[in-house]
Order: sequence, then structure tokens, then C-alpha cells
Amino acid sequence: MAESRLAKLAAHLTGRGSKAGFRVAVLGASGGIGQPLSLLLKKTSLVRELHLYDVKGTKGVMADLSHINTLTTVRSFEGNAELGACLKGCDLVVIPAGVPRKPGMTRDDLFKINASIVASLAAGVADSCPEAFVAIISNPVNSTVPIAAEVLKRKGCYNPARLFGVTSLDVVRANTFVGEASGTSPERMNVPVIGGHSGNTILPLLSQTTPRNSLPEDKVRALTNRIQNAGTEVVEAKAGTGSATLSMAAAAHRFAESCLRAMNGESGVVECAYVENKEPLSQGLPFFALPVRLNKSGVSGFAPLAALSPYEAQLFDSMKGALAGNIKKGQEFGRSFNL
Ligand SMILES: NC(=O)c1ccc[n+]([C@@H]2O[C@H](COP(=O)([O-])OP(=O)(O)OC[C@H]3O[C@@H](n4cnc5c(N)ncnc54)[C@H](O)[C@@H]3O)[C@@H](O)[C@H]2O)c1
Ligand SMILES: O=C(O)C[C@H](O)C(=O)O
Repeated sequence: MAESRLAKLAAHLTGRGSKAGFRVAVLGASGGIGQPLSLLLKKTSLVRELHLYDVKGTKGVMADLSHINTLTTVRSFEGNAELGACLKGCDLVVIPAGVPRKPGMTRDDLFKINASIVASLAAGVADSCPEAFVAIISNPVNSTVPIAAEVLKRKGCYNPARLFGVTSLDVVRANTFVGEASGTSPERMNVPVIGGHSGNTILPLLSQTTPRNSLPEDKVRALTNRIQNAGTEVVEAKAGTGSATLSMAAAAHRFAESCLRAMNGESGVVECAYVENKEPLSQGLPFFALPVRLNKSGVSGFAPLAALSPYEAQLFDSMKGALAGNIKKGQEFGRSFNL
């Protein structure tokens, strides 16, 4: 009774219909990304219920977050036995579960631990909320998304329009660095970033920024290199204690909120994300990050991009093989994972 009064009040205050917002789960909610991401989601009016899941530690995170005076209700779930209850009825599942890099490691070095974590969480999604949008943060994203796709296929509920690798941090970084270099507010800058999410598979399109920039070629090359290696910049600065967490939480929140706005019927929502597609720009790579148009059903199409500059085309050619290898490795793992 009290809960339904709360829902009505939420609907009134947010100006939406009786379904005031959505149920969102964060899997890996006690971690470096999970905690600040959950904080941002607790303060997001489109989130009606926030479900926190991890192998441990979510009771404390829930107690802490639940004292923040917003209408979003928070529940905690721990361990595999509670995964189903956490996921039941969820509209959006965000997955930052898994281990981060230490200096000297590549994202692919995380595959041996994170592959099974993502595969089993994807199986949980299939069992409990097969219609949900699923946003995967866990690295290596180039492989974890194909892993999840194969698991969902084997469970008979794969919808490529609703499975996303979160690459928004690459866009956030590119907007910051290019904005600073070109004297434009980073908040106004928009740099499309395509390809994958590791090293040279990250392909920022500085030839297609909005607003346009007039950076000289040597600056374009230096900025491209910095964007591709920005994750490593943070890993080295954190000196063994982890990788990007705060900027990642901000970027994941941006992506999650865009999904929720699209689910809520808003038109014109576009975010770069790593999704399965057959767009000509992907050149035969089955998974590729592009600017994705979002609607209630998930991916509704792709925002147009102009042809790549000669420098970008050369970068594309040199990373294509690596990205194809990452995808194949993920697909093979997902096909043979013991469900
Ligand atoms: N996509 C991106 O742009 C991006 C950016 C930054 C980090 N990452 C990746 O995100 C992942 C998480 O990073 P972090 O800094 O939050 O790490 P972290 O170690 O601080 O947190 C990870 C959390 O996952 C939990 N976890 C482990 N196994 C789990 C399971 N089976 N089910 C549920 N939870 C589980 C851990 O208990 C921990 O709380 C890493 O793989 C990292 O490389 C991706
Ligand atoms: O660099 C990492 O390992 C984490 C993440 O992928 C990032 O880009 O910051």
C-alpha cells in the first residue's frame, strides 16, 4: 500500500505516467565502478527501482545509498542464489562485474577470469529478464559482448538490438581531449568513436566532430593516440590499485540514462556503442562500435557517418585483424561455455 502511494507520488513528481521509471540492475555493484554508478542511478529520476548484485558487499552499499532522498528504491542481492531474484522484471542490466587491469596488462589478459563471469551473468539474464537491455562494461569488451551473444543465443533469447558493449568512456575522453585542444567546451564537443574498446581498435573520428575542429594533422595524430591509450594512462596512474572507475561510472551512467530515455519514448537518442551489425562501415566485422539510434525496442538504426579520412582508414586497416580475433575468441568461448 505504502509502496503504491510512493509510486503514485513518483509519477506525479516526475511528470510521467503511472509507470514511473524502470527497474535497473547493476551486476558488480560493490566494485570500483559499481558503487559510483549505483550512486548516479539512485539520483536518476527514470530509475524507479535499483537492484544491486555482487558476490559480496551489496548490503552495505544499499544501506548507504538508501539514505539519499530520492524516490528510487534500492534492494541488495548477493551470491548466485539471489541472481534470479535480482534480475526478475529488470528493464536494463548494467554489468561492471569482473577484474580490472594492473600496469603491464592488456585488456585481453582479463579474458581468462572475466569470460566466465560474463557468461554466467548472461545466462542469468536469459533465465530471468530475457527482454532486458544489457549493457556490458566488463573487459575485454571486444570479446565479452560476443560471449554474451552466444550464451543468449544458446538460451534462445538473443536480441542483437538489446545487447551493448559500453564504449561511452572512449567518447567522453575524446570529447574532453579534443574540446580542450580546440578551445571548445568538452560538454559541447561530440566525437564519434567507432571500432572496439582496446588499444588501436578504438577509432576516434576527429574528421567528424561536432562542432567541426580545425586541428592540424600532427595534433590529430597525437590526440588519437592519447584517446586510444587513455585507459592505460589511468591504470598506470593508479599504480596497481585498478583502472578507471569514476570516469567510467559517469560514462556508463550517460549510456544507461540514454537507454532509459529511449525506453521512455524519447526520440532522437543516439549513443556510440559496440553492437552486432552489418553496417557497411563495419567492413564485415560482426561486432563494431558505431553511433547507434535507440528507441523502446533497442537499436533502431545507425546515425550516418561520412567516409573516413585517409589517416582513419589506415588505422582501421591496421586494427581489423585484431578486432576480428577478439570477436572470434569470445564467440568460441560462448559456444563452449558450460551452461
Ligand atoms: N568498458 C569500459 O570502458 C571499462 C572501463 C573501466 C573498467 N572496465 C572494466 O570493468 C570491470 C570492473 O572494473 P572495476 O574497477 O569496477 O573492478 P572492481 O574489482 O573494483 O569491481 C568489480 C566487482 O565485480 C564483482 N564481481 C566479481 N565476480 C562477480 C560475479 N560473478 N558476479 C557479480 N559480481 C562479481 C567483484 O566482487 C567486484 O565488486 C573490469 O573488467 C574493467 O576492466 C571497463
Ligand atoms: O583500461 C582499462 O583497463 C579499463 C577501461 O577499459 C578503460 O578504458 O579505462
